[in-house]
Amino acid sequence: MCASGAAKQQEGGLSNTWRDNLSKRLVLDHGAYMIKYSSASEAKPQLMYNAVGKDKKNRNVYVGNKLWDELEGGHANIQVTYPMVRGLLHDSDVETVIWKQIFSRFKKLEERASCLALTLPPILPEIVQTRFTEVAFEDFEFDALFMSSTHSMIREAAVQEIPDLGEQCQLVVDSGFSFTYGLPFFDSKPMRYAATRLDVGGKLLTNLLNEQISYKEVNLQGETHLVNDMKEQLSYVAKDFQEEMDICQQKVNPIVKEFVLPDYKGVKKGYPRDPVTFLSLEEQLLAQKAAQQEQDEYAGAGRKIGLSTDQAVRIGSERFSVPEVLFHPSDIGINEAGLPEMINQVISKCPKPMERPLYANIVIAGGNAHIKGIRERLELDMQSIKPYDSEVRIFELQNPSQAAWRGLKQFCSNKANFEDFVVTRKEYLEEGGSRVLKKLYL
Ligand SMILES: Nc1ncnc2c1ncn2[C@@H]1O[C@H](COP(=O)(O)OP(=O)(O)OP(=O)(O)O)[C@@H](O)[C@H]1O
Repeated sequence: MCASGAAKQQEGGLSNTWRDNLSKRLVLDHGAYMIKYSSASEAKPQLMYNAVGKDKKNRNVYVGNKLWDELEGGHANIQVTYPMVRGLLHDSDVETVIWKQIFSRFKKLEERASCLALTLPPILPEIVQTRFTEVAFEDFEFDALFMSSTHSMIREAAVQEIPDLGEQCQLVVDSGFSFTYGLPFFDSKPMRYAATRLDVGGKLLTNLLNEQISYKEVNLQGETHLVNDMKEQLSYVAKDFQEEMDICQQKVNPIVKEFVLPDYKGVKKGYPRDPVTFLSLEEQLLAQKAAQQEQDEYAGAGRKIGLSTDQAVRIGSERFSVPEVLFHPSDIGINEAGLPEMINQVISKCPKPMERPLYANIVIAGGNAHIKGIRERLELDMQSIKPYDSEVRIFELQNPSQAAWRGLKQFCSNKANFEDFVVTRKEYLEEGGSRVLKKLYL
């Protein structure tokens, strides 16, 4: 049955299997940081933090969004681990617990009548893909499975959402939590031999910011969640790195911001603000010391000299020097090409006639595509390395961290021959995990 037929039947409530009921197709973009999921009939995804945490003192364990809530509430001293590491399923037992939480939301899902549609990183060892197949069919007993790469699904979303995008060739860059991957497409088929990876992702950027802040300002080691929040609210990619550095040398530095730390009572979430005062750090410390000696007058004294009594961290050049690592990974000892050169490498691995269309149809998505200024800087840097007769066009998507989920949902609900890309439970039982991988849409 075609997708529109499925939708009609769903409205009429006539059927109860994934073949003709969209709410029985579970759409799941399996991010290493955040799993985005819903049924194919829903308009927005739910988010599930793909991590578990153990309290270092009482050894309580928190899973997924429960862990997220604990961290948001200021619960420190939690050792956070991620079951997906560098694109590999590092701990499938933990991942299964997280999946159970997701599937329990779909009380009426009845896995035996449902189809699981999943995205995975583009280049995965067969053994990892097979493990996902086992989890889907054996641990959860789904009736059918559709697996695709995040890039293919980002491409699906891009084709729908960007009217100017070329139809035949596209280059999709997904910059997420673990790494940044470039993959070209020709006639909607991924050219996997040209896939190129840069080992810089959001996790590395957060850790780097944490190191720098903890060295210069306040020790926030063990407060990664907070630093991640600071990064997401304050970081940006400089148009001209040296120019930005020069501004930071000025006496009054407009780049400096303060990030007010939550106290989890009045201030529930950290937020940025302009510095309360431009006193030097020494002057501020002296003033604070004096004020602390007179405890009861502390607040008044603080206000008198323009100091806030909130606890805040100053962040200056780190705002742009940390994301700069995406462009110059060698700055921190990663011996890899930066984002513009990586894109160049991808294109150079493709046949010559694809060169011009690929330069003109680059799509950037994933969580790091949220960083302000990234598209503009990429476009600028690519001018100096592109062939003289090529035009560079870089497209951003709305809400780029959910682009793969949107593409997957579209594919599952609108693709006329969706069933052709699906591996059924029957096929799996007859042919085994590794053989059915041939049918997967990567
Ligand atoms: N506004 C923002 N500024 C900077 N970084 C951001 C912003 N929004 C999200 N990120 C970062 O993006 C990363 C998550 O991206 P994404 O959701 O694409 O990852 P994922 O799909 O879960 O993981 P992966 O792609 O590695 O499988 C996190 O490190 C997060 O901090």
